[in-house]
Order: sequence, then C-alpha cells, then structure tokens
Amino acid sequence: MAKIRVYELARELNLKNKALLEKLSELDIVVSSHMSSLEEDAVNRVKAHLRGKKPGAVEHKRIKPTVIRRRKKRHVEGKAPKETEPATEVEAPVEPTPPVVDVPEPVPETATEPIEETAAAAPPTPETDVEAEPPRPAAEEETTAPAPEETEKAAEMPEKKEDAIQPPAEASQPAPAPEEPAAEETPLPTEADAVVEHPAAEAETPSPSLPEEGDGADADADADADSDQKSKKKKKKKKKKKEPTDMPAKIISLPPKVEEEPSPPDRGDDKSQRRPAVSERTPVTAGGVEAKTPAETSTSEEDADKKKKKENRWAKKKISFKKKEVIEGDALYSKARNRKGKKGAKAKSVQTQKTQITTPKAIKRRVKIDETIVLSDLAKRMGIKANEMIKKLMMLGVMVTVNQTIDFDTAALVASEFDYEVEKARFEEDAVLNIDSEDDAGKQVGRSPVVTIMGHVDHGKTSLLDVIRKTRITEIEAGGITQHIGAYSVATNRGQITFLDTPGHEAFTSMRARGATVTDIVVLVVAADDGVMPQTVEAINHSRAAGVPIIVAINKMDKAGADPDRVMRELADHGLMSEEWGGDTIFVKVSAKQNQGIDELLEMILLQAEVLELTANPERHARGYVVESKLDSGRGPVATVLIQEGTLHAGDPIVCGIHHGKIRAMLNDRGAQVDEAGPSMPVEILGLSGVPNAGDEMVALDDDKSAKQVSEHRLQKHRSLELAKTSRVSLEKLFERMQEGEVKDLNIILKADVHGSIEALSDSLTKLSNEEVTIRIIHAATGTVSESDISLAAVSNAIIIGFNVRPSAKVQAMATEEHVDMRFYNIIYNVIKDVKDAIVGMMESTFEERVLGMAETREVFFVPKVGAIAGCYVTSGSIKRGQRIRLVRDGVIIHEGKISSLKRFKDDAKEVQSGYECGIGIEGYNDIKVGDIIECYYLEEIKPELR
Ligand SMILES: Nc1nc2c(ncn2[C@@H]2O[C@H](COP(=O)(O)OP(=O)(O)OP(=O)(O)O)[C@@H](O)[C@H]2O)c(=O)[nH]1
Repeated sequence: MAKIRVYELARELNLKNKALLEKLSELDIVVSSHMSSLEEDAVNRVKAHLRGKKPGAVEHKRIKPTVIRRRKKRHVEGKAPKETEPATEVEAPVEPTPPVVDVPEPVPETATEPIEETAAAAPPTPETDVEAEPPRPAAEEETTAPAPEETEKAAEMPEKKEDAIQPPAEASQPAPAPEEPAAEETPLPTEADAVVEHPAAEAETPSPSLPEEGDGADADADADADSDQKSKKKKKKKKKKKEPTDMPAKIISLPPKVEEEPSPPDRGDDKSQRRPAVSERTPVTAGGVEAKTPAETSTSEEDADKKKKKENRWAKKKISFKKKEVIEGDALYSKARNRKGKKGAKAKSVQTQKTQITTPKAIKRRVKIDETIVLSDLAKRMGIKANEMIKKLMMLGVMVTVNQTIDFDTAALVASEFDYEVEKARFEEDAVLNIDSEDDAGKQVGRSPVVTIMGHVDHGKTSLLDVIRKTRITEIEAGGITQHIGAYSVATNRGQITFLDTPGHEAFTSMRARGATVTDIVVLVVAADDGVMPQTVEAINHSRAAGVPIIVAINKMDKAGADPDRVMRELADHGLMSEEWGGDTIFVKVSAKQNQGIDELLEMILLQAEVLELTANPERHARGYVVESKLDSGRGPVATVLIQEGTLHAGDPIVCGIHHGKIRAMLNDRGAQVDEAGPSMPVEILGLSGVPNAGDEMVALDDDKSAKQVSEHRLQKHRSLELAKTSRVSLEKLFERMQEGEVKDLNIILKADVHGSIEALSDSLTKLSNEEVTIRIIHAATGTVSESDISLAAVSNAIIIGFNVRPSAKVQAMATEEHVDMRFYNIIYNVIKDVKDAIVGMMESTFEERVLGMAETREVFFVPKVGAIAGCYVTSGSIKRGQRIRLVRDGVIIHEGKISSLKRFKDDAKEVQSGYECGIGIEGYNDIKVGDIIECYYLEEIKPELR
C-alpha cells in the first residue's frame, strides 16, 4: 500500500482533517499538516484506533467525483451515542459496535434512504439475531446500487424526507417487522415528494433532526468530512427552496388537496373565487390528503391556492392555445367571414388571394370566335395563360406569338387541347344588310345588259368601245395601252348598254375574270388579220367559266389582210361556231377604224340581252360591285360602281368592302352628277371612308350606324386575316425552308394611281418569281408614295414602284436619306423589264472551270523559308501566277490549291507558255514529287439569265 496523505485518509474515514490530525497526535503519529503523508502502518494504526473507538463508522465510497455513498455499519450491541453522531439523523441510532448488519433492509436496497430509515426505526432486538452475518461486501453494494443519478438524488433526499415526515411521535412508534417498513414506506415517497415541493410545509413542519443536521456537526466523525460536499448540498437545498414554482407539472399532479379543501373564508380574493370551477375539473385525485397533519393541511391549503392560480393560468393558456387552433386553416376564413368590420374585410382579402383553379362548366367551355382570333384574346377568353397556349401550339407544330392571329381551325385545335369548344361567331351581317329579306316579287323590271369587251392585245377593244361611245379614250392612254377597267353606258335606239372595257393584255387576266362575273354578255374582239391569239382563247375560257354568252366581233375588217373565215374557223376549233355555220354564236364583222358594223353589233347585244331576259328590282336597296377605285387628290376615295340591283340614291349610307360612308356625290360615266343610279348603271361614287378594292361589293343600308357596324366588323376580320397570313408559319414549313437554304425575297411596295394598275402589276410581277428569287408585294395601294411607305421599305428592305404617281419633295428626300430605292413608271412593260433585271442581278452566278494549261514536274527543289518548288515543263496551254492548280499524281488528285510563285529561272513570271520550263511554288503545300502533273485552271463566272 502506498503512502497516503492525511487529508485523503480523513476523507476515506469520513473525518475532518482537523479531527484526524487530533487522532494522529493522540496516537503519536507526527504529521505537520493535512498534506503530510502517512505510512501504511500509521494508517492501520489510525484505522484500528478509530475502529476500536467507533466501529460503526459510516462506510464511505466515492461513486462519482461529486457523490459519496455512505453506508452505516451498524453494530448489534450497544446504542448509537447520539451525541457522537449528530451530523445525520440516520446515523443516530446506529450502534458503534461491529459487525455491520444489512439484513433488515432487503427491500430498500434500491435506494439508500429506505435503508437508512429502516435502520433508524429498527429495534435492537432483531439485530442480535443477525449479528453473525457478515457485512455486506462492497461489491454487492455496488451491484445493487442505483444509477448514479438516483444515487445522487438519494444522497440528498434523506435529509428532506426526514425533515418532513419524521415527527417526534413517529420515533416512538414500535418498530415494525423488517418487511413492514418497506411496505409502509411505499406510499411515503409520493407524499414526501408532495410536501417537499412546498417550502412552506417544509418550514412549518417541526423537524427534530434539523438542529443535529446543521452546522453543529463539525465535531462528528460521521458528519460531512468534506466541507465542499456539504456546501454543495446546502446550495442545492437553497436552490430547491427558491424554485418551487419551477415545477408546475408536479403541482398539477396533486389536485386532491385543492379539491378537498373548501375555499377558505379568509381568502376572498378574486382568484380564490374561481377555485370551484377549477377544482371541479380535477375530482379524481381526492383522498390523498386525509393522513396529513394540520400543519400539512394548512400548507397544502396555501399550496392548493397557489396551484389554483397556476391552474387558472394554465387553463387560460390552454384556452388561448385552443383559440389559436380554432383560427387555423380553413376555419380561419370561415370565421373571418363572420366577423364584421375591418377584420372581416381583411380576412376576405386574404381569402381572395387564394386563387383556386376550377374547371368551368361544359356550357362555359365554349368560345365564340370569328374566322380568326388573336392568340392572347383566345387565351383570355378561355382563362388560360397565353404561354400555355403557345406551348401547346408549338407541340402541335404551329409557331405563334402572343399577339399573332390564329385562324378558326387552329383555334379549334388548340382549344380542344384544353377541353374547350370553339364556335364560329357569325356576325349577322346578312341580317344587317337585309340582302335577301326584301321581296322582289312583282317588282322586277327589265334592265340593260352589262357587256365586257375582251380580246387579245391590240385587236382593237378600246377603239371599238371608243367608236361606240363616240369618244377617243385611246389618245390619252399612256403607251397606247388601256390600264384599267372602265365602265361606260351607251344609249342606243333600243335601250342602254353598259360596257366594261377590260384590257386584253395578259397582265389583266384577273381583272377580266372579275369583270366577267358582273357581266351579262362578253364581246370577244378578234382582229380579222391576226386571228385567234392566246388571250383570245383565255377570254373564251373565262367567259365560259362565268356562263356568260359570247358575241364575236371580227375587227379590222377594213384591213387588207382581213380573213374573217379564218377567224371563224379558228374560233370554231375552240367551240364557238357561228350561226352561219350552224352554230349558236353570233359573229359580227366590224371595223372600229371605219365605224363599220357597230350598229349591228349593238343590235346583236340587245338581242342577246332579250334572250337572257335580264331583270332587276329597282325599288330595293342598291347593291353592286366596284369595278374601279382610286384616291383622288381633290375628291378623296372614288369608286366606280356598277349597280346590279336596286337604286342607289345620293345620301344613301353604304358599305363598300371594309369601308363605309354616305353617298356624297354620284357621277355618271361622262362625269355628270346624278342623284340616283338604277340597275346596270355605272357611277362614280364619292363619300367613302377609304379606297375600296375592285370587285368589292357595295351595299346601301338604312342608316349610318349599321353601315359603320358592318364596316368595322369587316375591318376587324380583314386585319385578322392579314395577320394570319403572316403568322401562319408552321414548324414543317420552317424546316422546309431551312432545308432549302436561304430564300431570297425581292420585296416590292406598289403605289399606283388606280387599283386596276395595282392588280395588273402585282399579277405580272409575282409571276416573275422563280426557284431562286421570290417576288413579294408587301404593300400595294392607290395614291402617291407616302412617308410611311418609305419607312416600311426601309425596315423590310423593299423597293418602291410608283405607277402613274410622283412623290413629293419631302418623300424624295426621305427616300434618299433612308437609301430606299424608289422607281416611277407609266408603262407596265418597263416595270416588268426592270424587275426582271433586278431578279437576274439577285440570282447567283454559276462558275465553270476553264483549264489554262498543264505542267509536268521534273525536279523538286527545296528553298529555305519558301518550301518545295516544282521544276516543271509546261506541256500544254500556259501556267499563270495566282491561278488555281490541281496536283495530279498517277491520275489521282492529290491536292488543290493556288500557285504561290511562278519563276522562269530566277525571275518572277506572270505566265509561262507551253514548251518552257518554270519553277512553280504551291501555296501551303510542299509534298511535291517528280512526275506530278500540275493542272492550272480558273473558274469562269456564268451570269444567270431569266428564261
Ligand atoms: N385598220 C384598223 N386599225 C384598227 C382598228 N381598230 C383598232 N385599230 C388599231 O389597232 C391598234 C390597237 O387598238 P386598241 O384599241 O388600242 O387595241 P386594244 O385591244 O384596246 O389594246 P389594249 O388596250 O392594249 O388591249 C390601234 O393602233 C388602232 O388604231 C380597225 O378596225 N382597223
């Protein structure tokens, strides 16, 4: 055994250092201080001494640095001298004589306090029976020892328990059987706990052992040997006393006291008034306080009061918690709705923020649209995000932006993807226009025929009409070609005939076709000296397609080479058999120049009209077609209208295409103002809101409002269609274009004096499109070139073609500034010629290879910093510096490149002819070998030609 210091021994023996030092001095063991070391024999002597004097000393065992387990070793004989062991009440009855008896405490082994209590209560008699029993080994104690925490608690508990529960009477009670104390003590801990929780009860309860337990234990050997340990205990005690309210849970667990007690009369405060309510809620735990002493009861009353208050607080808290729970979630909204004033409004606003996506009813999933609709508009009407719709359309292969227009079919397709139906919303235009509602029965009267003159170029159409009208229109036409449709009324002896003068040029095919639709009879002019020509055949076809009867006028009969039979023969080949030859087609031989056969022609026309029984109701609202329109600088939009039905009056509200207006003035074909125009009468009308297109229908209405309504609807539709035209680019088309490569477009803006010219020019120009160049008329309108046209041309890289119009100085300056190509013409042929040239210029040239000559490598030189030089002999043609070469080895092309250097001896040469030697350097290539053939060639540019 090693040396041990005094203080360590003191601790081991549970003695104070001072006491041990005194003992040591008694035993004549010299030590200087508590830090001095003791030899083993000295220690044994001390222990023997102490054992002899105090054999029942407490056994100390340090379990943890802060916990020491103390077990009393009781001795059977002799009684514990109280005066020697006042430190702990538990030790009071312990006999100072060995051996130690542990047997009477079988049950409380789990905790130290029952052992001690039992020991305290145990009478000396039974102890004698177990005297022979050996002391419990330390190991056993350790094994049966509670957990460190419990031990720690146990170390503290005895003092409190005994403070609280050991009244003086209890000590005098007869000792129970060894088992009984355990049984009796079982309920005690709870009660003790309960009392311990209340410092008041603790204070009031008389505790005989308190004085012994106090600081007066300094002299006792079994008192706290370690002062630190004691101070810690004290601190803990104080702490416990200070914070009784920190354990509300335990207080709540003891409601019986509260419930059992009636509210004391001396406590009439508000809080005590609430007691019954609270106590009612906790009746279960009654009965636990009967055994309590009056002191305990009084303390428990106070405690109960406090508990009540706490319970009230808890109750309030619970209520508040409940309230919080109630106003959560959906209940919040339902509750908020019931509230009035601000809160309700606030809650309502909160509710509105919570958007819920709902599926509309089937009836509401039906959208009415026109022919076309802007995507954003459709999305809005369906309540779907435009982006979603665009995505869906992309998946369907339609590329469209939010502001673009989609047609009805596309709209129906995309709407079906979102479970919507699309219906065509028909604006009841017909109902507004009243076209079919008017009763024509009995009001039909005969009307004059509308005749269109058709024929090949220069066969004399205008001349013939001129003769008929007795005017000379040909003289004022630029270039001698009729540029637009004219409508003229001719009065004959047998009635009026209306003539539409349609030019015979190919460019006016579409206009002729339009003319035929409003035509009753076609007069086909064929020059007697020229016979049937391509446009003649085309005119026949158009007439037939329209179901219009044809009267053939064989013109230029005065000419020497006139051969009417040939014309008749050729026409018979095209299905027009003359009456002379047994057919049903009327042939009239005329001479416009000499005014021959004109009357007969007019007679035949009227005869044909009679056969057709042309009638119309002049009493209804006027309806007709625009045959010509223009923007007159002085009069505004002017339209030549051929009335087909009804009578048009000055001042009538009308709709004409997308425009509307009120007839401000009406002029007949000779420029005279008229107040009304009946069926088959051509008139120029003024007062429209814009220039209508040739072929547009004109309808007179009852009021301006209806006219405006129809016009606006048509305008909207027109815009949508225009947008749809540009926006309908599908993925497939895009892919096609990508595969095709770059598509060149020649954008043209057409401005002309009259609409007819625009149509003719558009038709001719677009026909010039070929595989490489596409002609696009991006804008065409009547009137002069405006500033907006320049802007449009600038942004779309277009050229402007003006026909029979001139720009203002301002527009000219703007065009120069914007570098816009602006050209003006008055002859269609020139326009077409220029555009053809432009197309040719835009078409890519092709290149053809032309071989210049060949040279054979006979030697290879390597020049520093230059590379390989082929010493060659030019075998054919010539070799030119800077030209392209092809290096051929054994018939295989090894390299293609350019000549970097060409020398004759040491001089640079531009060209080396055949039969001469030269040195050839190839750009970026050195792997030249003897025997290689150098083929020199160039690429010749082949300019494109428009076929
Ligand atoms: N000898 C002779 N010449 C005629 C006759 N009719 C027309 N011409 C001439 O033929 C030429 C063409 O006449 P137009 O009336 O301009 O022919 P068009 O069919 O109107 O021609 P486009 O307007 O270009 O379609 C003119 O030089 C006329 O003088 C005729 O009966 N006899």
